Amino acid sequence: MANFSKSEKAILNKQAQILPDGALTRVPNWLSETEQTRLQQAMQDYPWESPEIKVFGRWHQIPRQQVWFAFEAASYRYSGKDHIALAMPQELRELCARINEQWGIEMNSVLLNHYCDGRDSMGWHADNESELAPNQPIVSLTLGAARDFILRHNTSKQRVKLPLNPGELLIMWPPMQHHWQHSVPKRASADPRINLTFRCLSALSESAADQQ
Ligand SMILES: O=C(O)CCC(=O)C(=O)O
Ligand SMILES: [Fe+2]
Repeated sequence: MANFSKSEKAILNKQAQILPDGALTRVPNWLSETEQTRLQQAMQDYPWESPEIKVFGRWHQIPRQQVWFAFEAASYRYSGKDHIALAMPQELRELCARINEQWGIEMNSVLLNHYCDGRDSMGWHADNESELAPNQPIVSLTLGAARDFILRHNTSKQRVKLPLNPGELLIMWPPMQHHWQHSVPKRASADPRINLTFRCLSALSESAADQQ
């Protein structure tokens, strides 16, 4: 029997939206309103910070708050800086386990971004750091207010605008991060939004270790 990859299986199951050089799965209302509220309450106690990052050789404070968790102690280098992961709280471990089970994937860390209002944003980037397992997707979950999430193809410059709503799960299957960038642009006004991106760090992944 053919050995299909995770992204090919999702496509075959018609769960994915096919794009040139990539595929997306969107699940509206993946998380119930009760669960969204419970999670947001727990998140109030997280150690949010707005670290400084290096852009074109200069240090700037990022226009949003972040916190990064992993299953085990880990370091992840992005935006010219090493970030040390904190131990993942129980409620996020449960969420991560649910995602892994549902999609047959191996997420083991999560980066949270808190956009307080329309001035908070995220610039164009791809989640393609060398620490991330290349054969695993990036899984995003939105809480709070909806915000536009824009994708742009690296060479054709094709754009896809996804208004991500609260409770919605978005999976970007490989090799999307190699061919597309994404951003969350500033808006004249927006209510607070929290986004979680689940990732697979190779260093913490058993299957990645098996392959070495
Ligand atoms: O807030 C979002 O929807 C995007 C977050 C993101 O791109 C990231 O954490 O890398
Ligand atoms: Fe990203």
